[in-house]
Amino acid sequence: MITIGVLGLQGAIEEHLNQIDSAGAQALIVKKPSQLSEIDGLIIPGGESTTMRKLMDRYGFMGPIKTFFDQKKPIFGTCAGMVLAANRLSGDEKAYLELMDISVKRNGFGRQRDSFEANLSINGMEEPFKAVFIRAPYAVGAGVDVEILAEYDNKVVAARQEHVLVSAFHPELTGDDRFMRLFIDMVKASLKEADLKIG
Ligand SMILES: NC(=O)CC[C@H](N)C(=O)O
Repeated sequence: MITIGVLGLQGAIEEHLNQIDSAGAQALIVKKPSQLSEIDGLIIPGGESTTMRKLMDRYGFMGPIKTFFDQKKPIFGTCAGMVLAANRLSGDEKAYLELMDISVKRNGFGRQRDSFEANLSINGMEEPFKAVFIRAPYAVGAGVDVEILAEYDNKVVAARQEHVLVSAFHPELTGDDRFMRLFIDMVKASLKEADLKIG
């Protein structure tokens, strides 16, 4: 069985664990960098990206997550996780992990739309996806290698680049686990690829 880790420093951890479980994979809360060797894919959850990056620095996650990425192991950033995965942030803020060629605006939907739901059509999914946005970011620009999976109000709110997936919304907060299944499929594909290389 494949194991999906959820970075367990801050934010919406529990809901992801439940969804991993219901989608048929094994879930692990990752609190120490050494645990990255026990997982096949990593979820960086929603929460507060400034707090999360401080905690990631404190526990020494930056280098090990970059290594995980370099090993082509899939990473899924949701909401604050999308902010942390971006190559660029708009404004003066410095980008953090730089895993995807997107520019992200934090809290992009502003105060009036602090939190809302929207039925999104997602590239590759037949039925619309009910997306829960909570002080969500969006991507203001994406490089040519980025596949845009969903837009809302002409803003990019879900995207994929090779083995990295991001969503501005919280896919773990509804019973709809199609994003989790998409991520699990990415993990399965990466394991197959790694096997081919060894074999
Ligand atoms: N729900 C969320 O993850 C909110 C993200 C938060 N606004 C941030 O930029 O850190």
